[in-house]
Amino acid sequence: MIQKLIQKIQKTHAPIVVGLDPMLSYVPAHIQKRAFEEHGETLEGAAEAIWQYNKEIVDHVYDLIPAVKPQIAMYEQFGIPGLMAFKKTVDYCKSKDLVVIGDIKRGDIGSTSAAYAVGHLGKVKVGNNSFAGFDEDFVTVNPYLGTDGVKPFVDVCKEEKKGLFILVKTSNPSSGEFQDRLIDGRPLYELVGEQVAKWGEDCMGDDYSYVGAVVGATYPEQGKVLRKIMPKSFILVPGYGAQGGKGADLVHFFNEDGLGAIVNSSRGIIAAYKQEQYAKYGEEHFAEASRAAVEAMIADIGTALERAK
Ligand SMILES: O=C(O)c1cc(=O)[nH]c(=O)n1[C@@H]1O[C@H](COP(=O)(O)O)[C@@H](O)[C@H]1O
Repeated sequence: MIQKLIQKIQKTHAPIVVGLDPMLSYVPAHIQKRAFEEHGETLEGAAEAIWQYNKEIVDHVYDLIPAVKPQIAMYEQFGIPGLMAFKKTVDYCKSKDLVVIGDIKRGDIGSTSAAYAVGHLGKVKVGNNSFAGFDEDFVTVNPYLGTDGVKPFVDVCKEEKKGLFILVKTSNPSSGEFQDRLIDGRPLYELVGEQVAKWGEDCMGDDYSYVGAVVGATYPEQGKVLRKIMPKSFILVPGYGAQGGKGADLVHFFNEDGLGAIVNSSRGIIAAYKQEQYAKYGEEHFAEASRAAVEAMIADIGTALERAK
């Protein structure tokens, strides 16, 4: 799957991910109205509304981008109907040949991680049958429990040719509280980065490992250091747009081959129509605003990478 991600980045010239993080408050009134008429003001109605919203956005941007990242929390808030909308979104994006990164941020004791890995990346055995659960291509993993919490994900990835992005330095304001703590004089995120590189050593595609890392766009200096610590790991870079990250901050997340990073924007794309610069599209044409925001993001990152050459 890492090879597919790389090929798609090369084909689209767009090292970006659209984050499908729907909130009901972003869904335009006409879509909510239709969903509520059909299902009432219920969890089913909300789930239908976010699914229709996602679908229209995907239909307007899929040809421009290599990958999407649905954030499962946004679906879980609507309970079981929400999870069904998550699964529909995953399947629809795959039918559009997009790489799907399930943002699930799991990680537990070994046996529990194994169940998460099977449910999201692998297949569960039921008698003589086996079934894929959510079936994303990559998932995000929290490494706080150490190697035995991560290894079950790596094992399933090996079997299924899928991949991981492991949290190394997160984009949020409090990320330094633990992640920047010095251990033997070095910040924890560097030690985690070294471990990600090690976990990835026998998980290689052609040039890159399918064990990647997450490093926030909001910490460009740390990104520069981590790029060198994990030369063969793809870095998923969230924090662009709504959290303040800009193209110029991101150049050091990439390797000299122009690869090695994929930048996520969620609210900045899916709720673009709410921003002043895209207001002209109006609520009715929200997905066209998303397309314009994707084009602007590709241009911003492309220009920054050109300038850095
Ligand atoms: O793993 C992630 O994707 C992630 C890690 C991180 O450090 N920061 C971060 O914002 N994210 C996710 O990236 C998305 C960012 O959303 P926006 O701020 O709306 O672009 C959300 O789904 C977050 O959960």
